[in-house]
Amino acid sequence: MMNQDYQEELLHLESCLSVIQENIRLYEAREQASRKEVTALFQAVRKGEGDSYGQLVASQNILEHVQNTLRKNRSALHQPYFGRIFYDDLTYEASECCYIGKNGISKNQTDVIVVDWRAPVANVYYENSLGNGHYAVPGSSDVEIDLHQKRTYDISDGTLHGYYDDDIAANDDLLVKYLSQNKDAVLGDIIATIQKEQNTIIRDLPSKNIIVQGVAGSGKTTVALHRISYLLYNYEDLYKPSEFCIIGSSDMLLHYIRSGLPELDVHHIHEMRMDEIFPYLMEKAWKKQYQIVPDYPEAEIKSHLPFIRALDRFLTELTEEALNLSDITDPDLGVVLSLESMLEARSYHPEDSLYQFEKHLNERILSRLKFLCTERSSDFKKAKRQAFRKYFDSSVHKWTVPGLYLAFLTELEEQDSSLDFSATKAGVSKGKTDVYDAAAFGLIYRRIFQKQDQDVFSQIFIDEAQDFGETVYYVLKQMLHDCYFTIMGDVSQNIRYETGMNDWEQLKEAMFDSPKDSFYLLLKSYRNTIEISRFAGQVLQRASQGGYQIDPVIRHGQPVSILQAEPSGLFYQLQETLRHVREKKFETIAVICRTPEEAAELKSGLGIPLEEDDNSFHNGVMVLPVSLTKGLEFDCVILWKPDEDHYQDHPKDAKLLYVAITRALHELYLLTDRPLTPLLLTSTGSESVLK
Ligand SMILES: Nc1ncnc2c1ncn2[C@@H]1O[C@H](COP(=O)(O)OP(=O)(O)OP(=O)(O)O)[C@@H](O)[C@H]1O
Repeated sequence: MMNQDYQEELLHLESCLSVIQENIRLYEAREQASRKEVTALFQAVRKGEGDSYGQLVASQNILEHVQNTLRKNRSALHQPYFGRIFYDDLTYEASECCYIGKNGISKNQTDVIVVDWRAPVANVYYENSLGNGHYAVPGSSDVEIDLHQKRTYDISDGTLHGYYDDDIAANDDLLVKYLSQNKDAVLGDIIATIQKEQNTIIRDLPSKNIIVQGVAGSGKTTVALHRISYLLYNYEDLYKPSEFCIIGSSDMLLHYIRSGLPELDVHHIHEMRMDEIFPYLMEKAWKKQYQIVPDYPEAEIKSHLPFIRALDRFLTELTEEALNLSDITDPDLGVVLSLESMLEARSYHPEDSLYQFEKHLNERILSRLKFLCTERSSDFKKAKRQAFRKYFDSSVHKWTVPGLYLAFLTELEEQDSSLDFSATKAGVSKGKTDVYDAAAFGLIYRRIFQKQDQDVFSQIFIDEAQDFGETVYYVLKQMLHDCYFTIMGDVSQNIRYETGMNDWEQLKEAMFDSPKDSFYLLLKSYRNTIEISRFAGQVLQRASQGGYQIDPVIRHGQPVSILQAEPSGLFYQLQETLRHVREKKFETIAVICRTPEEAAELKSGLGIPLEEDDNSFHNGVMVLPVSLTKGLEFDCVILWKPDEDHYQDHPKDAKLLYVAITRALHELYLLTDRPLTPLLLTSTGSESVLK
């Protein structure tokens, strides 16, 4: 027999669904009307009528808002809420019961029936235990509460399948249920099952820098996107979406990330590859003939902190020499500007570029002249103004960004005979820079030539941060001085071993400038089955000498399958394995090769067009080199030739192999015609399922 509580829940769901249906009807009608209006205004603009352009923009905004509300209500029809909290509000002395969902839903546009997961009170669901506690409200004081009950619902397709009361452990069943599903080629959301340690990062203050070290599959990308959604919702007055930028290492990763944004109600934010951001920030100073190329061999040195710090010192000395500050005097007027006052000005504007500071000093000189010449004739004033107008003018040196960079590299070589930057110098002379040269260009521009402070971005989110050395972060921090950074990565997955980061210490040094800044660890992995996680764990020990151990969510799957074949039969084995896994109706399947050349060869063998899979993530079978799979995940992974030739017994290759293995959500197959790489020899728990 159904108990009363369950019946009440059924009735509540029913009434909630009917409100949503009513909303949908209402907003569909509004959308239609709004569309008509936009079309009419569009015609008016074309005819050049009156103020129609302003009206068109306003109507388009209304239409967008209506469409958004409609989308939220439609999606709520499937699962209007996932949680409920029942508590006494001790601050306002009221008893409250809140249903929490992915989208806030209101009745008659005013009564909130489902609270948006990003609302301050929803934090109680993720964070608080039963009993006394509080929740924070941005810009206001904490609200004290006494939490009586926390309930988690299993609802899909508008049907209640069950609910669990009380603490976080209770929703583990639900978590495993979510994790067991096949993944679409879209980055999913985890709103219903966000874990406490993830929630802390998502809801942390915007006015700080954050670095997150998270093992593979710990939700770094997902958490970053939820943090964006949370900040835009709660700090709407502070930030516009266009002030946010996501930086990723490849177009493929950005495409994957982009796919998850609309569902999280995030629109109009920027996204860029790491090599694109420096040209973007340099604006016109990045000349058309400059071109980013793959890393030169010297990137190993250029990527790390000592190099970029040396460049910064070089630029400081250059600035000091150019300014050559001392009392500025005039035979008729005496001291025009004292050294002391110039040093004082510098202390007020420490971030100014040489250009900005020179401009500032020249303005000071002119205003001092005005004062000193009060009693003098206009010809005298004019002559003095003319004489001092460009007192500080480093443009006479005709410096250029590449020119200064080349001079710096030469100076380094002269100071240390073991350094040889010939490949970089040859390339840079022709305008061809690798990403670290581009960062160095950015710093030179920032310190010497920049005319105005950069304020395009307020928040930057970086995914797969470990793939780049500290140089790029150091420069980003200098170029975007007032911006805050959320940096996500896993040093065990650094696939650019020599240039990327193998620990976080240097980055903390480069990025953290306040005690408020935080370093977080995410050790739980949500992606892989226990079998795949354990298999990856063996490789991880070689990759990072046991650095950050994975703590997998308990979810069992099939053992990892190792399929051995004769060289002549390996391709046939691949086709058979693909046939086998396709029958299992997985949404996403990846064949992961060691190199792009091997991936191209396999694609042509399998009849997949070469250009497919280059930049976009999609359902079905994808054949990819391991470097392109960074940050992605697939229901099933087939690892092509994990033998010693392809993955040698070295931490560098161990990291690549670790990345490849941890891409698999449910099933992992290893296809080889030779003995496996020694990196896998200690692995256990695997077996052959296909013969
Ligand atoms: N709290 C959670 N509830 C449900 N699923 C989760 C949760 N956290 C993460 N996941 C799932 O785990 C998988 C891995 O997440 P994500 O890709 O964000 O991890 P990552 O740390 O960026 O991984 P990697 O470093 O390997 O790229 C995704 O399928 C994500 O939906």
